[in-house]
Amino acid sequence: MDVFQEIGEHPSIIKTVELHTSGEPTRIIVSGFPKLEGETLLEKRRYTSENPATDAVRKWLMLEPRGHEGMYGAILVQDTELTLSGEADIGVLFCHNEGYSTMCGHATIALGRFLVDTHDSEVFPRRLLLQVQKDDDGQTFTVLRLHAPCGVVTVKVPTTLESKSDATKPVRFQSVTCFVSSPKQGVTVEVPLEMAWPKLIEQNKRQIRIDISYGGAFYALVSSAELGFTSLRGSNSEFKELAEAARILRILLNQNPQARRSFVHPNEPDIGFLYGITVIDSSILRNGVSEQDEKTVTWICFFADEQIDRSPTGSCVSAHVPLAVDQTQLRIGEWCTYQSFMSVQFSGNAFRARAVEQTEMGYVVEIEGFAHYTGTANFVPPQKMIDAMGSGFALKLPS
Ligand SMILES: O=C(O)[C@H]1NCC[C@@H]1O
Repeated sequence: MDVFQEIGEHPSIIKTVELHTSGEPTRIIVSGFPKLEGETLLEKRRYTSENPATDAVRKWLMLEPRGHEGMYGAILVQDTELTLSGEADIGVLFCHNEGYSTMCGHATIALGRFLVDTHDSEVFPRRLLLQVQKDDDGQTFTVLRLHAPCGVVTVKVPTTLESKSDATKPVRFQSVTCFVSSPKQGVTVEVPLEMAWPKLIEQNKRQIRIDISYGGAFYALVSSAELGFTSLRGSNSEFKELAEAARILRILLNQNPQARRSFVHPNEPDIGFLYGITVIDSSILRNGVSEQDEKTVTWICFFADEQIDRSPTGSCVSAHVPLAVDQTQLRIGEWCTYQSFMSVQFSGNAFRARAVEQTEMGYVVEIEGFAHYTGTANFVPPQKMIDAMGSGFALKLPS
């Protein structure tokens, strides 16, 4: 078709492959993203976030009309300092509605599938070096070392005899060392009356206890009960109130000196910021009876600029497992199931995770989940002087 051909031959075309992991999209940008200056992956991340010309490309790929309020991206970086030294196979920069994150579990699961499936040497020059292996159960898999901004993430992708990813089996990854960064008693945040949400005022509550933990990015973890909500499954207005509570908490945490100390990364200043606020459902419904269950966790994660993760948030899972082990809710080697407020409504979309080892710095955590293809796309940039909205906009409903 002529229009397909014309768009396909545009000199500034961006080609993407699209997947979802438990409902959360990953737009994998395989070609056409502008060249990123910088020696290291973190320098490239800084360059693109500070450079209006490259950041404009993120905006038009993530926001409307090409994206939406929940869009998530993964920009492939073929050469990084760790691919050149032989410590990684390929690099990636993660992006969202506000900027660039340091780790993303759901996108890692999606990338695992795509990077095994592609044999295009321009997209993945070191693909040829990956080998199909067999584990003790005779299961065939491919191991891939992904250089993410937080470090090297090892991804194990079940692979068919035709060298394709096996969609029927979960992709598993081990992230960088994960650890609890707040003190044992957590961080207490005081909510001033003028910022308190209705549920807090009704309960005459002003102080909220929060844990902060690192899973390649820093997360604040708080229970719904602590915020005044019995569960995450409330009415629409309760849901809006919960999102507002998370927005307010982010402001307060960023102002709180004790919390700020918990967002400091031991080696890398660029990683030291609060990425997400995750509200853990204080109750789960089983056989119609509400009860506590330490081995299944259901939550909602608000990250970046009030973006809501549809998936159970792999990097937050990596952050939560050390907390659960430290608080003796989970033993090393024991699996825990993680559901998001969305994944819990559809079977086969939970993540599973366990701590495999305790190290001097924290824990090695293993996470698994499923990703599925939704399509491919060719995107063209907005036409200068003609298409102002095409540069990207966010539609937010008034509260
Ligand atoms: O799975 C994750 O880790 C993520 N999903 C969107 C927000 C986080 O980066």
